[in-house]
Amino acid sequence: MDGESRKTMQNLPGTLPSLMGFNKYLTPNWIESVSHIIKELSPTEAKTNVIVQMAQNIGPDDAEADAEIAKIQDELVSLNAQLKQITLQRRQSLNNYLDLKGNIRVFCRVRPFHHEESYQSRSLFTLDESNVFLKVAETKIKQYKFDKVFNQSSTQGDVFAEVEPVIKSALDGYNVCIFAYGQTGSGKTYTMEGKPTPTDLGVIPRGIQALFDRASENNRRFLFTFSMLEIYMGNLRDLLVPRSKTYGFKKEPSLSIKTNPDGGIEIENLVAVTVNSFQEVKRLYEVGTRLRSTAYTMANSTSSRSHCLIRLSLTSFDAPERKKATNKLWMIDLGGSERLVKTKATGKRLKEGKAINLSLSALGDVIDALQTKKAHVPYRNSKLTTVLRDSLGCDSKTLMLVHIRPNEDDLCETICTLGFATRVRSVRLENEEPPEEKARKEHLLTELERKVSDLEQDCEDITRKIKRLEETMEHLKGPQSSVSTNFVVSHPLSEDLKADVPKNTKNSKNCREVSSRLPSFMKPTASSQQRIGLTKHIPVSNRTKPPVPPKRRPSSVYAESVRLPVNPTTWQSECSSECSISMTSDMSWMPTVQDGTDCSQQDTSEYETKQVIFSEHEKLLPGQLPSLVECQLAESGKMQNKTEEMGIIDIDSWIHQQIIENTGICQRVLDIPEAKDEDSNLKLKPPMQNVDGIKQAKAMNQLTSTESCTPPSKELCSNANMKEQKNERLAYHGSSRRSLQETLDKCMPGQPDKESKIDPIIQPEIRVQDGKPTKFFQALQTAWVGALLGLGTMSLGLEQDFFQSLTL
Ligand SMILES: Nc1ncnc2c1ncn2[C@@H]1O[C@H](COP(=O)(O)OP(=O)(O)OP(=O)(O)O)[C@@H](O)[C@H]1O
Repeated sequence: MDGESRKTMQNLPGTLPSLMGFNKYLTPNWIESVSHIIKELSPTEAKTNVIVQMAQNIGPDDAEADAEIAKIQDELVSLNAQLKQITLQRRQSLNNYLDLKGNIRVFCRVRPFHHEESYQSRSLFTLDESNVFLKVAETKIKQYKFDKVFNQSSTQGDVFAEVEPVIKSALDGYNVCIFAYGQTGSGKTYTMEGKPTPTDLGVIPRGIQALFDRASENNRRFLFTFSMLEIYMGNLRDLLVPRSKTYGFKKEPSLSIKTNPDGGIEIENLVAVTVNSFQEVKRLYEVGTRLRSTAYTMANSTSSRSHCLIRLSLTSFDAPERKKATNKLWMIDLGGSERLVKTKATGKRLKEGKAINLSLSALGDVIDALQTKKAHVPYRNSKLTTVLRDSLGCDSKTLMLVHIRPNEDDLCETICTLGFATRVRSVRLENEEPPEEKARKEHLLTELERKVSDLEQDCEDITRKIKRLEETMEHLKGPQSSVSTNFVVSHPLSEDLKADVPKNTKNSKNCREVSSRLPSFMKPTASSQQRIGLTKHIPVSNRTKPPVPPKRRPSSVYAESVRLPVNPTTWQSECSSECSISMTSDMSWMPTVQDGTDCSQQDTSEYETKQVIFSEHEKLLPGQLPSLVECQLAESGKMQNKTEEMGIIDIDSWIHQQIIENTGICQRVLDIPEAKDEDSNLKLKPPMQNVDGIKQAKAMNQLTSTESCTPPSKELCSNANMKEQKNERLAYHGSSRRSLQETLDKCMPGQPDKESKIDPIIQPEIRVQDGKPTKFFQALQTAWVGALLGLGTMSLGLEQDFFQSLTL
């Protein structure tokens, strides 16, 4: 048998369960023959035996199938317990590793010379793995010690390799802060954000990608929410709240910092959008970045005039091994530290520079106090440190990426930057360890690193086993459960095929997929949901997608509809350098012509830290978490409660809100010929031939007229009117999102179109909508029959009725 044929035959085990949907058409002879082939092909594989048994048991004998399911369930329980145990060990080892390395670590990165600099400048540094030697005078060289030094030729990958363990610990429930510190133009944004080319991607995209990848491998259900804010002139400003024309410069909901009884920090009114994939985060990030306050300065043409904070919150109620049920990963691009004398700043630029320097100095004080274990840590001295209070110190992990420019001209700035770095890692510098101690530590670190890696491998193996058993169980239950089974027959996603999927296509694995892999016995059934009152509490990440409108519009219409909210002209027109927004002393919104900062503000005038009393059910400490199965049963409700109480918006609502914000966009979204609508003043008319389009257009008109001036805030989410109309909106924008995703993916070099490649649920839908399911199915059936006929004839000498039954 040639390789190709053998491969087809080897895929039979994977294909057989899919055929269960057709069991009423199968004859006993057919089943026996196929079972025989499978046994012949891979007699050793346990999974194959299960499938063979399944095949042989097709028919009325459900009792055996039930017994098989019960067996798999037992095995799953045991594997889950094993996974939990190993995950705990891995977390402990990783934590020991990070503790040993230091919970506050400082790295240094030296930017390469720019083209225009390289001719006139000479470098004053010599560097090694963990030292910067700076020539401060002809005869004087000063040494600065770091946990790691990245030289001019270090790549983004090199930097991320060192950052990754810290990001991993966010999945273990630890709060994490990653800062980029340095003089203006020293490469902070480059390190954090990078450039769009795959090799130039910075810590933020790589980190988020890694989190989603690992979360999906983890077999745990996570709720991720994304927020983006900046601290400009000492005030907090939500970067996910658009400033649209219809918004009319109204005062946005003010952000205030609150402390919960457990010492956790909450930012009231901050938009938190649930995200399920890297692509979703990317889109939000792009929107937020456009609203950031930047301006031309002598030192950098697009200098950041604020601190930009990205927060990814992770919640998981079914992972008791995590440190906390909810934790945060902060990734912060700090404003450029600069001596105002050097920048020759005046007026507003001077004030901005002062504000940045003040908060940087407060940050230095806090880290210094933590390092030196001072009794009092001055968190309240700046907004930056107040916001990060629960993520700096204690068990949190902090990484400071200090950046320096290579030129001689910047010597003074460089000395200041290195001075800051020295201060934040002062303790360990003072208590220099003896060489033996150092060697012992190095050895321990290597050991721990190896242990973590082994345990990670074990986790992956067990997770894979769990996945396989879950699939088998799904298949055993399959025929009763899903309509799509009929189409899955054409997608035998064998292990071979899965292995061929490149690693980066894991992007599209998301929370939904993770949850769908959970054994269904762990999920509440519809009736049990009703019984325990969970019907209204399906977690955001688990909500059933609204149905795609039955008749799809041309893709260009959809693509445009969702590209518009992030259209540079739309956004930049609100924040352009000619007309920026400033806040008067009473903090009301007033459009005024400013001196070139792309910014606006949204904040309370003075920050205040409030004590919030949380209801009892919210105070879920890790130790008090119920058992795994109980957790999973109750999780839906908790997630929903959490999302509601935290004012979390799901991404569909958020995107919808961005479109609704601008009436003009709505008109273009629908791409509908103009005509007077009876029900509203807006001119929208759906195409006559599309009844669904008419309904949608009406719904959109109503929405537009009622909501066009409403911000996407917490209040908005709880608005009863909104809730009533939500299904209609989501039905419309659910499909828009998909098209946007496709459009964005096409624009993204190196980002494969994952949804269309690996989402077997969507593919059948598309086929049905194309009106060609029968044709498609017939083609596949012919191919399948042909292949088997050929193979059977070649080598297996099968009975005639085997072939007859295949032609059914
Ligand atoms: N390691 C690097 N390799 C290549 N180019 C770099 C590197 N670091 C910085 N750059 C380039 O230097 C320029 C300035 O960098 P960047 O904007 O990241 O500085 P910054 O510190 O964020 O400045 P600011 O504080 O004013 O926002 C950019 O054009 C960036 O692409």
